[in-house]
Amino acid sequence: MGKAIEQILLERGHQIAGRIDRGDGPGHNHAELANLKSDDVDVVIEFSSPESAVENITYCISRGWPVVCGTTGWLSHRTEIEALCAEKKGAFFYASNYSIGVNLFFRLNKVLAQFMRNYPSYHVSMTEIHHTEKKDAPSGTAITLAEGVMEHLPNKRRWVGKGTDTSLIDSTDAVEIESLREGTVPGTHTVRYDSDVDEIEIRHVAHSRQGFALGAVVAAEWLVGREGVFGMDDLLGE
Ligand SMILES: NC(=O)C1=CN([C@@H]2O[C@H](COP(=O)(O)OP(=O)(O)OC[C@H]3O[C@@H](n4cnc5c(N)ncnc54)[C@H](OP(=O)(O)O)[C@@H]3O)[C@@H](O)[C@H]2O)C=CC1
Ligand SMILES: O=C(O)C1=N[C@H](C(=O)O)C[C@H](O)C1
Repeated sequence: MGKAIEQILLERGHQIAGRIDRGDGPGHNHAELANLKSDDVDVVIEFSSPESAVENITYCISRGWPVVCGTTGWLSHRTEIEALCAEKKGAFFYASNYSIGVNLFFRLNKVLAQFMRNYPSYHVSMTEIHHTEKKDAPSGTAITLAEGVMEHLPNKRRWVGKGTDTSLIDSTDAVEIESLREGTVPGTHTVRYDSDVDEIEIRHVAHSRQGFALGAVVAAEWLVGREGVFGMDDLLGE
């Protein structure tokens, strides 16, 4: 994602003040940022790993830099990041998926869930397919889709990963998410409603990572000069 984002930033006439990667050990990557003056940076785009995102976001918000974060798999710390953002009067933007198409798909998913509310004979489940390098499962996008379903189907109260705990998966209050890892797949998400006699499916297929990268850059352009915690609904309009 870093490479795809860098290409789009340059195409849109932005300058890159600095870039970091894993580095040689804990703290090393931030040493590189420490050389930058606070005013050198308008906004930081953070796509790293579930283990490193919280540390990176904390560092940047503490320095007064607005952060656009796309890293998935760290959201158990979301409340503390939002509290830090409020304390520092900073700006933080998070989306599990920055592509416009997926954000339309999120809305379609909610509309479909609203329809299905009155048809309990249909069983909802999801499948996400990604490249074999992906570290987290289920994908952040699949979790957002499950949250959209739970918002509208009152008997669904949690999501579970397929294969993690059979006793949970069999329970009727869970949205089951199957995670498959295949080749270089950029991201395919399917929401399925099965009955004994038929099934209804909606699916989003990313053809490349360009849509994610462009959305993150547009979010970064939008975030500069703002204060607060934001997401794609703020950017795209409700
Ligand atoms: N929200 C969205 O739209 C999207 C989100 N994602 C998410 O973004 C994240 C990154 O994905 P992807 O680019 O494919 O992952 P990669 O593993 O290809 O790249 C991760 C990058 O982060 C660097 N990194 C790892 N640890 C740290 C650290 N401690 N500090 C700074 N940098 C670090 C890696 O450095 P090194 O090369 O040295 O290992 C690498 O450059 C994942 O969580 C993925 O799910 C991905 C696509 C779209
Ligand atoms: O790791 C990826 O590649 C992706 N991660 C995000 C996710 O976890 O949903 C977004 C996209 O699907 C690609």
